[in-house]
Amino acid sequence: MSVPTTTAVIGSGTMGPGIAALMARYGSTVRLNDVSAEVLERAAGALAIAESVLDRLGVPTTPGGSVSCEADLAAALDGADLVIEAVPERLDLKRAVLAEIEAAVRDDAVIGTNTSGIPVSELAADMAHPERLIGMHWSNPPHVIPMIEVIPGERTAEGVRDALVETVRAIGYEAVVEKEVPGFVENRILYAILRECLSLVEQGVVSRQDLDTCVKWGIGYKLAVIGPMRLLDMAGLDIYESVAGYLNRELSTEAGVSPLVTEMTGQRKLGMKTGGGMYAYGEGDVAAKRADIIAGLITVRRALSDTTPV
Ligand SMILES: NC(=O)c1ccc[n+]([C@@H]2O[C@H](COP(=O)([O-])OP(=O)(O)OC[C@H]3O[C@@H](n4cnc5c(N)ncnc54)[C@H](O)[C@@H]3O)[C@@H](O)[C@H]2O)c1
Ligand SMILES: Cc1ncc(CO)c(C(=O)O)c1O
Repeated sequence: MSVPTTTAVIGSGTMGPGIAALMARYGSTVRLNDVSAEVLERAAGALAIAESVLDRLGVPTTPGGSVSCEADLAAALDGADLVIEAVPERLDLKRAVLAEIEAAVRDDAVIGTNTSGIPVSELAADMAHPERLIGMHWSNPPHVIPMIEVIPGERTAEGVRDALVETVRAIGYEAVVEKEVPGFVENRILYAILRECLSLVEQGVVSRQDLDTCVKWGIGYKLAVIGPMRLLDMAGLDIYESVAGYLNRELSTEAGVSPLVTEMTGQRKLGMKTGGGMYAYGEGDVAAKRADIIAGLITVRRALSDTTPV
């Protein structure tokens, strides 16, 4: 399977519309499904924004692609070669949705789950055909970040893995194939960073704003150009050995969720989607900040496409 003829995207929240817009751009007939009629009504706006971002990125349009919103799951799945499950990160919900998907989908369809890190074998535990399920972890915003983690579970067929890698490359993205571990690779690393960041802010070592400045320039800027393994070579492994020798024991080993985060979620302060989180957002600030972030990502992606690989 290179670009699927028909793609079903199940879940149209933060991730679904960007995924749908990108697949359509490469010529797939995409059906975007959600249980919420209100969410599906808003999808047109999110799709339009994603399409304009793809224009600005210079992603060419393959004729024949389209996205339609489909409230009926069976209709959304009808004839799909690729199904991308993007419903909330809850094991019970994902298992239930996967059961519905596999009961309705074509025998030879590939079912990709966009779970952020629930092991694929756990999601597939009750499936009649676990060989069709595979982790397909997009990074947010999915139409902008050109890398997808591909994670076969214990029972995923090799042919399914190979077909998905082919699809990822056919949409111009890098495929990173991994063995399954909770959080996969991207989120294990991201959450190690976030745990330390939250701990430093909670201890009052640094303000939220200064922490963001330090990580953006001191870490993010370099890591946008080279990966951590190359960074070690650039720094010197002897330096890493000396620093890690006294520093690693000082780092946060918090096994639970940061109290700063649980306090905010308890107050329904969930970030940009509720208008407040680590920062406060006034009227119009969220849209402006989202636009700034997208503009920055577009600029950096263009610049990085001229650099050598990691
Ligand atoms: N938000 C991110 O940065 C991000 C990045 C990568 C992966 N993910 C993963 O992608 C998945 C979706 O995340 P999101 O941020 O888009 O979530 P979200 O909460 O923004 O959207 C999920 C959507 O799924 C819908 N939904 C719920 N039950 C459904 C069902 N039975 N059938 C169809 N639709 C249903 C909801 O109405 C909602 O619109 C999660 O597994 C998440 O961990 C998220
Ligand atoms: C905080 C956070 N958690 C999960 C993911 C992806 O699964 C992301 C992301 O893609 O940006 C994230 O920021």
